[in-house]
Amino acid sequence: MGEGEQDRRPMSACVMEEKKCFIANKLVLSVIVLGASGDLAKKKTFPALFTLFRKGFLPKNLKLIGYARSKLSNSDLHEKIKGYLKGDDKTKQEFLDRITYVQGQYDGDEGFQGLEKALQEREKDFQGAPLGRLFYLALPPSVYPQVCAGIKKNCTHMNSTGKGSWLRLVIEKPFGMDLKSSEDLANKLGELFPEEQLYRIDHYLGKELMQNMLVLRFANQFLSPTWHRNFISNVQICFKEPFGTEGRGGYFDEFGIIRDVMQNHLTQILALLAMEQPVTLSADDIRDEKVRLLRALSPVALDDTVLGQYTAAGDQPGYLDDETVPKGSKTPTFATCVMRIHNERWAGVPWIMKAGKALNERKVEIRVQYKPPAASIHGDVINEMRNELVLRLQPDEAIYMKIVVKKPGLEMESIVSELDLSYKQRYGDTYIPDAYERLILDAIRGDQQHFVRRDELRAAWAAFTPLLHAIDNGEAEPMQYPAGSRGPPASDILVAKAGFVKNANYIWKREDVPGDIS
Ligand SMILES: NC(=O)C1=CN([C@@H]2O[C@H](COP(=O)(O)OP(=O)(O)OC[C@H]3O[C@@H](n4cnc5c(N)ncnc54)[C@H](OP(=O)(O)O)[C@@H]3O)[C@@H](O)[C@H]2O)C=CC1
Ligand SMILES: O=C1O[C@H](COP(=O)(O)O)[C@@H](O)[C@H](O)[C@H]1O
Repeated sequence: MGEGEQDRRPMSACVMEEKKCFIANKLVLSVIVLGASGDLAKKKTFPALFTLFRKGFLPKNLKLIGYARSKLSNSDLHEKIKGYLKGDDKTKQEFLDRITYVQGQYDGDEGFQGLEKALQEREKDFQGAPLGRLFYLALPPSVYPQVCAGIKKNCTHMNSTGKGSWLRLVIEKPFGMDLKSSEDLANKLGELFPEEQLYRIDHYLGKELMQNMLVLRFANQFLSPTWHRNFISNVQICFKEPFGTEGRGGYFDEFGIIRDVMQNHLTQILALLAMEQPVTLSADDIRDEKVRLLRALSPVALDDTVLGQYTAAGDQPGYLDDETVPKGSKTPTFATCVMRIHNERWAGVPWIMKAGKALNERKVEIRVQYKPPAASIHGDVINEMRNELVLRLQPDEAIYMKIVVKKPGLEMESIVSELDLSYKQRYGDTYIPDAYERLILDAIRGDQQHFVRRDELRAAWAAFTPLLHAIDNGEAEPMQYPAGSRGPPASDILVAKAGFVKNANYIWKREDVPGDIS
């Protein structure tokens, strides 16, 4: 089935038209959530769909089908989901009324035939209308091949394929454990569906500041010329969570922090930050540039890596105290990796990734640290007063640039201050969509810009696989760090060795500046 014409207008255009892009069109949309009884479906997929429904972004003609192995009635499924929906009771009920449940296995044909029957029943009154079938796989990737085969064989017979009809599949990470397993999975899925029908979610691409990246980078003339090794000393991409595995240790232990967030989320951030300007904003032009950049990444070296695992501290249990974690596990819950990009723009600039669980705070930020002036007339102290562009993805989105200014007052003293764009302060109550809302809407619109293409995935795995294999083979052991700390001190040493200079004197919003000189 070919891809039809899609509404590709940006969300802002929809907002201007009172968000009615999809209400106005004739799309008959069915969203099939496979794994409907699971955690992801109830916590993320259905709530995101509900918000889109409540805000008027989904077509009037919408039906949702939950599919899973558990024996559930429609109302059992509604009860599972209900508590996670945010909105008034009437709208919640209207949404739930559109959800039916189909029980079936993930292998064999029978379940998928039942699903197809439900879809045919739903679509039969809309002969000639554009039909959309969005299959959302909220499932472990181990069953993707069999589920995709079941869908391909049994659920692609859309009878009334009006102009603009489509069928798409949204799939969730992890996409493999290393380069080979990821390629195996991609081959299996690629035999069933072409790339245009596969939407690989990396939910970080749906976050507001990630969506802002191409605008920030390529629409600001002051930034573009300095975005280069001549001016930038180092870049840090940092992910911190204040909680540990909390019973999810069984899952986490198989993967570790590098596979969990670095190879995917942080690498996507790196690609958008470091890539060249795409020829256009089309999904493939953007992804072509990301791939070019990712292919220029040198494989991460063990020497450029610090690993950690958290231990009990205060009332926080250690990683090994989680009963779902295998005894004596060496899986890293923290990692700092210095990455190198082998291209003309970035040669010699360390790209530092740092990620950890059970740390001192919740924070995801990018810190672009500039070089000091080449010939300072303000003394050596300027070396420590680096310009830094900080993009804070969460919590509380912010973009700020640290600049050196004269301290207000009679003395001639240099201090670091900031040009500050705090989203809350600047944009007030403007609604910032959840990443899943944005990405599901994109999938319905047929916009693959913020989904991971197969060759991106391959290049990202190629950069991490040698390191991951070395860790799996026991060539590096994690250092212990107390839960609630900033991670192993060796990480700061590695980061400093890579060239990051921490400005010890920067104080955010110091009360005594400007001072009272009366
Ligand atoms: N718009 C806004 O909301 C703004 C807020 N601020 C706030 O001001 C505060 C200071 O700002 P900022 O300079 O950006 O951030 P920090 O001073 O918190 O951190 C600067 C960098 O230094 C690292 N670091 C922190 N402690 C050490 C240490 N002991 N040794 C080595 N490295 C260290 C941090 O890494 P790590 O994260 O791993 O600790 C981070 O990469 C922050 O809380 C920030 O949120 C500032 C400007 C604008
Ligand atoms: O993919 C994952 O991301 C979450 C963090 O996502 P966020 O949107 O809350 O920042 C992380 O907790 C989880 O371990 C990982 O699998």
